[in-house]
Amino acid sequence: MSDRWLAERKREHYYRLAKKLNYRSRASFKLAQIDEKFHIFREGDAVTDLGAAPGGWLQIAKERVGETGKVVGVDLQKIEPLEGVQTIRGDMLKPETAEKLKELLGGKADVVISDMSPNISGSYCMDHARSVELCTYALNFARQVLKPKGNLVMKIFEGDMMKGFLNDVRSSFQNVKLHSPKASRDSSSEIYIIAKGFIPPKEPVPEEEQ
Ligand SMILES: C[S@@+](CC[C@H](N)C(=O)[O-])C[C@H]1O[C@@H](n2cnc3c(N)ncnc32)[C@H](O)[C@@H]1O
Repeated sequence: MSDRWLAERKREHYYRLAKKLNYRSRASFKLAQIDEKFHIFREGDAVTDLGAAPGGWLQIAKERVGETGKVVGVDLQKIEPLEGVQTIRGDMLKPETAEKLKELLGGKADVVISDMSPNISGSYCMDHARSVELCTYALNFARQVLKPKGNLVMKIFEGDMMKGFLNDVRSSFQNVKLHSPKASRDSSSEIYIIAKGFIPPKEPVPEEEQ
């Protein structure tokens, strides 16, 4: 059995399962598996999902945070309405989208998740660089909205800028791990950064207290 055949079988398995369980994408299982292992969500949490279309992660997040939680999402693409979830359409690389999303959130977030992917060009280096760019925006957004000790989950395409980027993530979180959930395709270079325990930047000390 070739690796390609096995990867195709796995893809098909999660595709069928998503249909059966009424999830909007196979990606739902990746987030569910990440949460089972790393305990990202708690009931009542406020969650922001970046790159949320068609909505598979939104569904898992909503299930986990329950009635008392809040889930908001954004994507370049339109997201079909989903009960108990609010979404906007926009480009997260544009400051006005980030501002609109903050308004929708209406306070601080317990969890930021980002499954944003660039359009695949086929050039490994180019796709990696664009994925790091999207993750850099997700990290900066998380730094603005997360509560102390909040969590961030991001998809990234592996490559040589990864080490520097991970150091940047580590400077703001107590615990940072890399994880490839079972539902990810074996052949893919995608991996998830699980960053737990946000450390907010220290407030500058007023001059008179120095
Ligand atoms: C793999 S899909 C997300 C799947 C989603 N997590 C789910 O479970 O249904 C990646 C998404 O990232 C979105 N995306 C890419 N760049 C973006 C950007 N700059 N701003 C907002 N969304 C973006 C794409 O439009 C695409 O829908």
